[in-house]
Amino acid sequence: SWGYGTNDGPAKWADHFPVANGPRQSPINIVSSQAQFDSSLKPLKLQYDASTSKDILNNGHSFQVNFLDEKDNAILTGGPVTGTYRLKQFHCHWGASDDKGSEHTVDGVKYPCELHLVHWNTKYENFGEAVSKPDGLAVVGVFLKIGSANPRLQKVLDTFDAIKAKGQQTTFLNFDPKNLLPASLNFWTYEGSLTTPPLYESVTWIVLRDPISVSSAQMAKFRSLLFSLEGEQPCRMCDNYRPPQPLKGRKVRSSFK
Ligand SMILES: NS(=O)(=O)c1ccc2o/c(=N\O)[nH]c2c1
Ligand SMILES: [Zn+2]
Repeated sequence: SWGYGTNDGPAKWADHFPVANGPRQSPINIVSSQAQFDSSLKPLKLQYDASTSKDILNNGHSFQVNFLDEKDNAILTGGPVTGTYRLKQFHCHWGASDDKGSEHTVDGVKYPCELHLVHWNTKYENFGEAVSKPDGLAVVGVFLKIGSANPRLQKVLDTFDAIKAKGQQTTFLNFDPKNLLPASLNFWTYEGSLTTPPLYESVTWIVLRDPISVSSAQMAKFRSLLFSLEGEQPCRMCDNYRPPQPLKGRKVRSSFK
């Protein structure tokens, strides 16, 4: 199946997933001067207090923290969306070195890592139904910038020895994703897609302007994960990001001046 290598990476995804060349693909480069302030955008509301993390998995593309989503425990409302979206999972994308790794870029600037908090529209039955609908998902993107070590993030990194190889999973309870958010919820928003196959054009993107911190040593820990299965030739998990895609006339709105 697909990956991030020379033979199965982003340049080849259109072979099996033709929507890769569609009108609302993600990520994009956000040109801050072109973003239009929209005073009708409501404040973004992320109610994660009763969130219920379940486990953490190495799915061969990233690590993923999964949440119980049978009830409105962790929800996104406001911002650019109408209705209620439930948190399903979060994961990250990162580079082989600290000078790259994010999927979205801002005025051409790449961050070393980008966190995605994935929510699905509760007008649909479940994530599987929502994932392919034009208003099915809302993903909050958070940039990570090299600075002081992030103690909240460290809790996630401390599980990595248990999920080193593809397919490995371990229990991960009582993690509050609110602790991975910056102080300000100022955001850019635009209509886009999943950034991995099947690349469904089903995502309202909400990219936070302000980054959270991560240390260079913590970034090295991300790169200790493997794309490969246990027992296979080990292949370090890094550069698991899709580059920016054509805007194709889309408008990017900002919640701030
Ligand atoms: N990387 S991303 O756009 O946040 C994202 C979010 C949810 C996803 O579900 C997927 N397959 O079922 N791919 C995927 C990518
Ligand atoms: Zn992602």
